[in-house]
Amino acid sequence: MSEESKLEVSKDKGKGKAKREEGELGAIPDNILEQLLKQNPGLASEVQGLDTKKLDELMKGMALKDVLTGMPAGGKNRKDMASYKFWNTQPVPKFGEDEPLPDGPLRESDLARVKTVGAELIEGFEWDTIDLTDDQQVKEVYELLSNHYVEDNEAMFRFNYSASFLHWALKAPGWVKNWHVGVRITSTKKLVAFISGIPVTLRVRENVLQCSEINFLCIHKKLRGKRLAPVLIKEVTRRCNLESVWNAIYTVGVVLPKPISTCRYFHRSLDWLKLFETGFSPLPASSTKAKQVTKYALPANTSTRGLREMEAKDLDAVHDLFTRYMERFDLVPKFTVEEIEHWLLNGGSKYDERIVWTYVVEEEGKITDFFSFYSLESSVIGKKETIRAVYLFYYASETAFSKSPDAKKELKARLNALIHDALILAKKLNFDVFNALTLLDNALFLEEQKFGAGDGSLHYYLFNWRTAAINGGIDERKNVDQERGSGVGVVML
Ligand SMILES: CCCCCCCCCCCCCC(=O)SCCNC(=O)CCNC(=O)[C@H](O)C(C)(C)COP(=O)(O)OP(=O)(O)OC[C@H]1O[C@@H](n2cnc3c(N)ncnc32)[C@H](O)[C@@H]1OP(=O)(O)O
Repeated sequence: MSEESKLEVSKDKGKGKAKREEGELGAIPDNILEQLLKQNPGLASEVQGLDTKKLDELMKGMALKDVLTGMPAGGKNRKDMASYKFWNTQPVPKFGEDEPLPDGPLRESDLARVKTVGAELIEGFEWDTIDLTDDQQVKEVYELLSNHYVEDNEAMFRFNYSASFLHWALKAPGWVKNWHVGVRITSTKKLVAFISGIPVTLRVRENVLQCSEINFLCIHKKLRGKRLAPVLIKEVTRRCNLESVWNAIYTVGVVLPKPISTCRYFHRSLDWLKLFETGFSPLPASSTKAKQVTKYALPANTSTRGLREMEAKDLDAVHDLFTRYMERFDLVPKFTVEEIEHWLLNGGSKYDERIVWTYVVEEEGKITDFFSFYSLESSVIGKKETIRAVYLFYYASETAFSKSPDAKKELKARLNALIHDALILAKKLNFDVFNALTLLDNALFLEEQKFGAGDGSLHYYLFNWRTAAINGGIDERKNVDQERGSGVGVVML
């Protein structure tokens, strides 16, 4: 995964900062300065005399930093195809192959050719299937991830997926035990690597695919750079193929061959002071702490009439609204009622710790809207503190089906009202920051609701499926693209 919040591992640390010395504006390459000023002409007067640290702060959260640190297809950060030694051998679209071919698989599926045992690991390591009905094994996965999973570029924050979160995320309806793959040290049985899949039915434009959703690929820091990741990926592929699943969806912060879409992370401060004190948010040069706190203040109460928490009795109505709303996007999960229950309700009281909150709007006995968000902490590395983040999950509104000539305006107004209430609810629940990507209809409210652009991009990939690129809700400069919006309707955890 990516991001300053959903922390991006991939960024080339040195790139944006190379050869600049403290206090020396002159040392900043001219082209970079030029781009900075082009994006923010108002900075021209302020930029005089800024030291490097301040400039860095200004750049944080701006598209420019992304230009410097990591780019999707076509960007400087991309390796040439030949150097993707592993990905070159996989059924994924290649860079440079942009001719409009029909949508379809890239490799023939043949169950008879799928190996019945995994490839041998190097001596001293062994495969294991992690049993997530056993709390002890969930704890082992938790410990591996909490120490070795995705960090930000500066190694300040690391995702801290809780054991409750892992129960919820990895035991979705139809989950397959064999798709929870671990590597252990033979002598000590210590878990040192993990990758997971869960089943999901996806619609990619007009095709419906039985896929696995791959996530939580993690290798112990001491075993990095040893080409173990390709071995894990091939093993989970084999295990999916054994269930006659030939396609997968996954999201990664790094550029691999070849993203079908790229979304950008946005962050809305709920407790700005805490975010500042933990180093998550900078103090913009033109602001003060007090101004920042005022900027992000929220009312005490929500204002949408009929808003309440979702209950089991709402399942059919929410499923129906969700299904219709999602028809408007190109890449979407096709959820059953049982899956809606799992994803929107079961992250509630079922676990030690609550993961997901879902609210509906009921007007005259009819569910007209719903929205949900899930909780995912990041640890502040080397400290006891955590950043309590929520991520916008699925939502839908009947307003999307308005026949009025002002339909888009109406949807925009409705979503702004709903998300404003979501922010208030998350604040009441004591969360520090509300994160969202530029997918779904988010482009219609991110800026208005004071979400700021993050450092990270999240690239969406499909395994063994070719389709044309899908809008990720950002333009060429990675700014929110309200006009075109996004075709991405899958929210990955
Ligand atoms: C039909 C079913 C199909 C199922 C499978 C579908 C595909 C699923 C794909 C997986 C979706 C995962 C979704 C998530 O969970 S994204 C989250 C990934 N996890 C982290 O970022 C946690 C911290 N980092 C690590 O644990 C390691 O650095 C990882 C494990 C990421 C790489 O370990 P390491 O650093 O020790 O590298 P290596 O020497 O073993 O291997 C180097 C090769 O691996 C390629 N690489 C590097 N990072 C990734 C990455 N995130 N996805 C895919 N490939 C990646 C790299 O380009 C190179 O290949 P090539 O450039 O030579 O070609």
